[in-house]
Amino acid sequence: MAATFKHHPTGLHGWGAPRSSRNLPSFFSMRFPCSTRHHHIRASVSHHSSTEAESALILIRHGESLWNEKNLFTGCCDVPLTNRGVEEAIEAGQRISYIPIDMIFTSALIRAQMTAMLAMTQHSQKKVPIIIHDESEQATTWTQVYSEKTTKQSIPVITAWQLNERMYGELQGLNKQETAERYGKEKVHEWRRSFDIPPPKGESLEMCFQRAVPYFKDFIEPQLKSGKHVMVAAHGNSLRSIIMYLDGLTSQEVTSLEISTGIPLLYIYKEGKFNSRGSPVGPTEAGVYAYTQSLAVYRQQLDDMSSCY
Ligand SMILES: O=C(O)[C@@H](CO)OP(=O)(O)O
Repeated sequence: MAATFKHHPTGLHGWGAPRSSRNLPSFFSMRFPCSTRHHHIRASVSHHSSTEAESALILIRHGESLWNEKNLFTGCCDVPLTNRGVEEAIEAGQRISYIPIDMIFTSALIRAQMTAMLAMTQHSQKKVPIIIHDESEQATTWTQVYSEKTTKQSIPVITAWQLNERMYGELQGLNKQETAERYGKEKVHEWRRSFDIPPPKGESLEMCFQRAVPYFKDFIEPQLKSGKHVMVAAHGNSLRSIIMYLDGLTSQEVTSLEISTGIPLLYIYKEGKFNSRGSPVGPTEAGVYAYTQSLAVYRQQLDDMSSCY
């Protein structure tokens, strides 16, 4: 099947405003058109009415950080990846390289942002992820892109503190093993995995849920609903909260949910429901594209287009 590429006349197709305008990220006011090259793919994958939209949601916990390596409670401390974490992020990128991505949401923390950026270096779309700074009007003006062509080859990256790791209070920076020896294994396990018991002066999972899930519902879900494919790079506990919501887990069930570093998890959003598809194994895994007909079409079109590069 021959691929054809047409320029979208409005240059604005595909970047709708979120349902809620609260804390509107500045990129929504930017003129960020969809890709010319991938317009036909997007059209066939996601050009549905909002009720029919079928979109991919990739969740990824950051790769190993320097404090994961040292077994320290990290929470909101902004610690970068280790070499192994960098490798995990690159490998994760290979695993999702053929899953379409139109937008990226990350936490405000460098380990999640590094993971998203490194993963995108492997992506078959070859678009450039660009962080959209939302801190001031000047930041919006000074980061304006004036080339429509460049904009089309970009993926907006929205950073949000609501997706940060839970704030671990007085445990931040303490060694997990030593803390268990000091306070007892059970107590520390309760702080780490119970739903509603906060660590000293920190956030419980429930408190983390109360910021991460409303953000997901207000800003991420509307994008999926409009047919966009989204990657979310975040943390063990912010993702546990979001998965609790997506999978409808009870506060008891979530206590045994563990999320590995650097392992992407795929969900298909369709008709208001999230269907978990596990973790894509690799770029050659045909099964990923059997998940939905539109992803299979997307893969076929990518293959057809490869001769155009
Ligand atoms: O230290 C942390 O911030 C988190 C994630 O690494 O730890 P835990 O798995 O104990 O919630």
